[in-house]
Amino acid sequence: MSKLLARNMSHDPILPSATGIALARIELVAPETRQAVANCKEDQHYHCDPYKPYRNSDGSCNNLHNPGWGTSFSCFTRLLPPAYADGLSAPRISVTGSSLPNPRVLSAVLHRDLNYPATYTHMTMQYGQFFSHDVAFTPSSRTKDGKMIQCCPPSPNNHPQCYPILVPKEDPFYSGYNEYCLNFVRTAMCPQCKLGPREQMNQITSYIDGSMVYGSMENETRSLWTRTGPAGRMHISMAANGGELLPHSPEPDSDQCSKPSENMYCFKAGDKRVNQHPALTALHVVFLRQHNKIVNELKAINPHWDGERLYQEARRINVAQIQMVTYGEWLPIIIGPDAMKFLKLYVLPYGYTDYDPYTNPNVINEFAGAAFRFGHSLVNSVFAEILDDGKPSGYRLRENFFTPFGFYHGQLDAVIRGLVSQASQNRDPFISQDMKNHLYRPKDSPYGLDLPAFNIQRGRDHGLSGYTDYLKFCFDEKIYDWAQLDQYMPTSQRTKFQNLYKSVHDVDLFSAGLAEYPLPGAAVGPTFTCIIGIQMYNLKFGDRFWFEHRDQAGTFSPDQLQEIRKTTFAQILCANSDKLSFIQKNVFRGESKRNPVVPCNTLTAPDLRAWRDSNYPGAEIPNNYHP
Ligand code: HEM
Ligand SMILES: [Ca+2]
Repeated sequence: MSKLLARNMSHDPILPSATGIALARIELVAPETRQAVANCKEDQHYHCDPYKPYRNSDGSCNNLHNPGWGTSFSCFTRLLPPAYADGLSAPRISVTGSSLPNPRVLSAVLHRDLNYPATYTHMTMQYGQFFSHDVAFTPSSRTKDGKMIQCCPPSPNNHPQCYPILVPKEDPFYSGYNEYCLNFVRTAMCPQCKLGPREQMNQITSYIDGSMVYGSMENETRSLWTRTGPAGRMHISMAANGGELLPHSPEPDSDQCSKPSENMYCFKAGDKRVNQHPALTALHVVFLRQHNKIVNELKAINPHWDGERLYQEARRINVAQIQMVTYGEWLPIIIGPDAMKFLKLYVLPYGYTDYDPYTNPNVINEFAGAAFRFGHSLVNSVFAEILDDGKPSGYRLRENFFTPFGFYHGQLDAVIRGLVSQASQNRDPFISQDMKNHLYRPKDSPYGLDLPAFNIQRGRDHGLSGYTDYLKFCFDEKIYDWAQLDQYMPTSQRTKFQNLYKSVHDVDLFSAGLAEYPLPGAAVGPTFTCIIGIQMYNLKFGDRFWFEHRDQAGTFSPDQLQEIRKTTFAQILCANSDKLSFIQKNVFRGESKRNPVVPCNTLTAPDLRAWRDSNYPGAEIPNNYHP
């Protein structure tokens, strides 16, 4: 069976039925492992209102039997038990008992910067990162008084949570700058209710609930919108051209982003990573504007609604649209049609889906720690921009970490046009220099950090098993010999692993997953499809507020649901740019005959008259709910 699961050397497509067999195995295994991990919040006491049609900011009470599931600050679950060196906490080592290969060496050999453009656009990369910031944020350990930990230079006196990446003397890049240590701090331990191996924590809600827009904690959410003022709307700041932007960072003097010179402010959003680089910030601006646009429309349709009602209803619609874009347009490109079908992840053309209260929506450690980081190989070093007059422009990523200041001067449209026009890098083992040698490069430095090396070290920090264990988990394939990997990846890749690792069972999941042949019509290969597929299944069927689910407190009326299904990301981008006038219909795919560029005003948006109160009395708001 397994022979059918990966493409062979002649790139024969995998039979769809074989993918089905592999995925059937996923369903057999996943539920028991998913539920095997104790959720440390299970014992906490929650008061849940089963009739409340809106989500709690921290994700609590989504699952009424397990109200802590999916909440911010809960522990990741796992597909496989952790593979710590000491069984409890120490990072994974080789099955031979010696150390694993140095992550910087692996990064230098396996993840070189080679330019292979993909068939999907750079927006596919950017939406992927934006979406990942809705579901996972792993906090690093801090000192007792909340300070960042310094692990370089390495010393026995360093903090116990230090796990620095030591750069070999002969490193072709860093040696030129006399840099021999990258500051890697272990992920904070998740406080658990039961004794057992170390677990990691997710700082944000795992649900696809727009938490990167709205926040993952009640007080944070409250600080981002206004009940009075223009009621129900998100707080904003203003660009020189009058366009709405995100509000200013609340701590400009200490956020390590604002004020490179006086009066230059970084932004605040529901997710703290908002200022990481301009293309990410752009999507935050788009969905902030979308919220406020929905509020304006709802206010015109239901003038009697107060700020709370306007905010909650707009949030519910905005989140439904994010779910629609994610599963309707984006995910099929990533995991391909077979997995989409098999796992019932396609958005239905009409009708409802069913919520499953036994499905745990928590983020899986293997997903956040390895599989979903596939997106790092999609990133270009130069981000294209297209100016208002159609002229191409662009910027180097390495010079633009934490510099969102162009938005005050109307940069938004140029960034969006660039993202939908430029090709992504292919999903392959290769990673751009700007992510590899220049990550987070400060203005006054010629170099930065190495993200693939961090990803590899993070997997070991989290005790993720070696790649071969996931071949067993996903496809029931027991690996005895290096040559067996040739079913999953080119021999040239397998040989590299063989030269670097002492045992085939040592190979790190992140690197091997990036090396796999893609599944037919997918960006990623079988193993990442397995892990991402399970996660996306759990996030859909384990979410009581999923926009298509029937018979729940927050269920949309049939008419409302059909309106949500008209959502396209192209329309959202058009409507929330400054003055974009043309765009291709599916922004994740390049322009083609089948995906033509069309005028923005020909794209349909949900008609919010389906939310007129008098049309559907009580349909979406149970009478017994009084906020
Ligand atoms: C310019 C683009 C990007 C940059 C600069 C970036 C940077 C980073 C950094 C610095 C980390 C933390 C690494 C660690 O210490 O372990 C991270 C984590 C992560 N990244 Fe990216 N990333 C980018 C794009 C993407 C994309 C396109 C995806 C997915 C499609 C993605 C998915 C993830 C995930 C899932 C994590 C783990 C999140 C967590 O649990 O905290 N990233 N990224
Ligand atoms: Ca979330």
